[in-house]
Amino acid sequence: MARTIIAGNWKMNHGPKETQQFLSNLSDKYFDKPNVEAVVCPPFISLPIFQEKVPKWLSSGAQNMYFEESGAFTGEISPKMLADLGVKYVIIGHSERRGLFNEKDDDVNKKVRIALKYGLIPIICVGETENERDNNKTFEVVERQVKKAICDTVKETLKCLVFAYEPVWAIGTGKASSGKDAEEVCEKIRGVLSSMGDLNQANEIPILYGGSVKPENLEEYLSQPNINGALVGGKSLDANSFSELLDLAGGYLND
Ligand SMILES: O=C(CO)COP(=O)(O)O
Repeated sequence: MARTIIAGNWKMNHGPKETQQFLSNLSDKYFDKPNVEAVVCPPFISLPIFQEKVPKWLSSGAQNMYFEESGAFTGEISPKMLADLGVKYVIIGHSERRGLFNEKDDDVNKKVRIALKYGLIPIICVGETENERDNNKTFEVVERQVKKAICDTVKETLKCLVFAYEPVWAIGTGKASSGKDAEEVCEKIRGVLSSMGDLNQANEIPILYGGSVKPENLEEYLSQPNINGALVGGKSLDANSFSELLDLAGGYLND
């Protein structure tokens, strides 16, 4: 059974000062639920202060990185730099990177492979646009994205991956997917993973749902057999709502 993860993606929010504020607000809310892993992915510039002040129970992630180790790539951050800083996770292929920065499946694949080389755990984002959903292309799109993201990775590394199913139309819109619809797609993702590795390995891979997750709808996702947590944007920015999500996940799993 895959572990449960509640991960916050801050996107382009919270510089170093706000990051410090977030962590000091959070420190009064000690969260100790061994069954839920809590992760926050701040912007690059806030990662050093985050690493310095983060409580032991919270893990860090980056929101992106480049697929080369070093060199003349002005403005980019390498996997080695993230690993040196002690960052644990890296979000790869978020739909905002794909849509706004023209990131292709092939770039996603290169990033996944080099992240694994440096011991970073990729959180690979997949998901269809509204137009693709309306044209019944959801499964086809998601299957392609999953397969391309991990092609040429060794079978043994499958267990080091995390996936996030984030339907593009549900991100930041308040129009969350229903638990049932998200489950169907996550089940499909697990099926694809199982066909590329084996069922046992596929069952160990956390598959998160992302898109307008909030305390009021979290349980709808956690109660699905193939959804192992959430990748949260807006509601991860505030220490209160983020802790509320963690408490709900911890409480739900303990019941
Ligand atoms: O894109 C997301 C997380 O990566 C989801 O964002 P929201 O939770 O703000 O919809």
